[in-house]
Amino acid sequence: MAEQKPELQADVVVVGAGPAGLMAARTLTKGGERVVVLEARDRVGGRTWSDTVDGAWLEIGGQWISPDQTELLGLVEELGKETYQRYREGRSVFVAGDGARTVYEGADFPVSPGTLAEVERLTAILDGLAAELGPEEPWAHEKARELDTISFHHWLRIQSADEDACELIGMFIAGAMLTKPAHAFSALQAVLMAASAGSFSNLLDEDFILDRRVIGGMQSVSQAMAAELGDAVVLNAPVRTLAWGGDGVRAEADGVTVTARRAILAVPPTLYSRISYEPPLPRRQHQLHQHLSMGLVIKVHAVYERPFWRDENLSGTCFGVGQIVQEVYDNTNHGDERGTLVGFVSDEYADAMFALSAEERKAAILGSIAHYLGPEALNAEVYYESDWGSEEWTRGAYAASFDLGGLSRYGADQRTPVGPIHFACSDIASEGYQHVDGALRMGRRAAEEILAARV
Ligand SMILES: Cc1cc2nc3c(=O)[nH]c(=O)nc-3n(C[C@H](O)[C@H](O)[C@H](O)COP(=O)(O)OP(=O)(O)OC[C@H]3O[C@@H](n4cnc5c(N)ncnc54)[C@H](O)[C@@H]3O)c2cc1C
Repeated sequence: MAEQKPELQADVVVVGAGPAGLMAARTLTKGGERVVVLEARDRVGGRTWSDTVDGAWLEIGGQWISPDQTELLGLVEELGKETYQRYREGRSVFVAGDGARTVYEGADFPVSPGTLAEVERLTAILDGLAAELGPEEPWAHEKARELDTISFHHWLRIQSADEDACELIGMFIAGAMLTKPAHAFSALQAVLMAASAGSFSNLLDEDFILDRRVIGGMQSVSQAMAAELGDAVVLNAPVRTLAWGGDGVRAEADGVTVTARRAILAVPPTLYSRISYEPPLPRRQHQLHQHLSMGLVIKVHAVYERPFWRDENLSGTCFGVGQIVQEVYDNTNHGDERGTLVGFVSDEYADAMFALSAEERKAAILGSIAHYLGPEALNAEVYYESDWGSEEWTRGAYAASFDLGGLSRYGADQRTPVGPIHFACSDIASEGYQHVDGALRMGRRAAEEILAARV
């Protein structure tokens, strides 16, 4: 006879044990609700994952915290964890579109005075729009539709005839944040990205946006929340079906069934359709979810015997237009003798790299890093590529964003509950959008909605 699946009862079932789901569960538990968290993977943390690879401890997923990410900073402190600053002493390296390499100091890119003035002018325009539209509901602003029906690429070129300035500004939202080409998302989506980080100027300032790391790793934040929840977190339990109605939900996962009053879907919106709904979700959600897609980025880790770049008074911070690796940073771990560099290969550059064999890809990527920091970069002791696009329960990186026109058309509905089903994820956040901080904010918000609805 087939073995019966265990059947659990809860007030709320949370689908996904990433930062959003765990924060939701934590908030609900503190509010007196009985919670079960169902997680597809054999670990918690979702897109945060700290692990040892070939003897090197790496942050495979999300890691940095900026000073405005107060939800995350507050939680880190509450959990008794410490943070440390990214290494940033010394000069940076810039590689222009023609391949010319410049070592520079300070915040200004080493471009012509005319281009620099255009970069500053475009930054001021974007800062103004970010402040005007704000991160909470940019779709509601009178300029929303206009900004959402033009690609960021073309919008930039309408603002400025300086191609170098457009490329540079585009890179800081396209390759560096949404990890999609600038022609694939709207100017409104770019404004949301800037507004969610406080301003576009903040996105340009690596000392702000990539400020601190957690000692022990970003995943340890999720692990600490899961430890508080104990047996309420069930691993290896992908939810396949969610039956829902007026009297609650029934989540069918591999190995377990949970019946609850409400559910929180704390998975990336691009994965909602991996679950069958009985009855199906409404038409509006079916449409909305199809207008979101994940970006693509390879996070490359290269570990060296020592941080050799520091000998030349280089910080390890590098930017390049039209380069395979568009950003490089010193990612040396707290208290580590070895030096670690992290580099990012985004969107179409990632496609091109994945078309190569593993050996060819490694040679091309390390070659690109060596163009910034010299031939010693070729001699990595440990080399690892975080490939979230291949992960069944993520399918891209860093996060999901709307296609052209999608944000103004559907944004207002993305957080609206459907019957007893609530939504929480960094990818539908306002402040901290696409970041751990936003995931925590969304987790707390969904939990508070449920607590407030109690009679
Ligand atoms: C390479 C990389 C670098 C990043 N860098 C940074 C950074 O420096 N700073 C920063 O703040 N953020 C960064 N991020 C983004 C950050 O990691 C995410 O914003 C954050 O993890 C999102 O949390 P979440 O809980 O919303 O979703 P996730 O972390 O994706 O968690 C969702 C969980 O749901 C589970 N799940 C999915 N489907 C199901 C199902 N059907 N049933 C059960 N469980 C399911 C998944 O396994 C996962 O555990 C980075 C992300 C990546 C990939």
